[in-house]
Amino acid sequence: MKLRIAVGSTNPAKVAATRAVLERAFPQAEVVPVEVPSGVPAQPVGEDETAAGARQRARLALAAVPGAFLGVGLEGGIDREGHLLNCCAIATPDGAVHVAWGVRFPLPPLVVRRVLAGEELGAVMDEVSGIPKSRQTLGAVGILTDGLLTRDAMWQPAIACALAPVLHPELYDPGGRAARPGPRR
Ligand SMILES: O=P(O)(O)OP(=O)(O)OP(=O)(O)OC[C@H]1O[C@@H](n2cnc3c(O)ncnc32)[C@H](O)[C@@H]1O
Ligand SMILES: [Mg+2]
Repeated sequence: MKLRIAVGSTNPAKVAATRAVLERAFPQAEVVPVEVPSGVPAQPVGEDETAAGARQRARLALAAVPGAFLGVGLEGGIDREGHLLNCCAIATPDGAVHVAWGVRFPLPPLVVRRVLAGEELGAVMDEVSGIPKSRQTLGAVGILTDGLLTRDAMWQPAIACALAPVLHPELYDPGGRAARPGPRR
């Protein structure tokens, strides 16, 4: 069986970003999308809620896909100052969860007002842009940058950086498993 990497979303922008990075890092692996509950509101507010959603998606995705050796969780949020937040978590079978953040930039004030009053960012962006299901393609970032940075491309650096401790356990976890004698993992 092919090596498998689970990603806790079926959103095409998130799945494409995960494939672009992790199928490059592990050419022998395939990315398997799976819907899992984030455990946080559909529109997370603040760093803690956004990171909690990413972490839970990563852990549940890993558990849901038999034989997966990585679980990826991607969660978008907004902070109280009206910045878009993007958090990536990568879970490994030994129980570790590694987190890295993606771009954080100001959303337009009229969008912020509506989202902090309870609307979902995706729905507000669809309305202001006239593009249906924009969160699956351009995303807010793609709409606001006129496509200079799309949601798929935006996720890729966060995924690559969350992978660093997996690629370099000898640096991130020098007293851990990698430092013990015996065959390499
Ligand atoms: O199917 P899932 O994985 O849940 O994908 P999603 O598009 O809902 O993405 P998130 O749950 O991670 O994002 C939380 C909320 O923020 C919205 N959101 C986050 N980033 C966005 C972006 O770049 N463009 C549009 N909406 C975005 C999204 O629509 C959700 O309402
Ligand atoms: Mg969502």
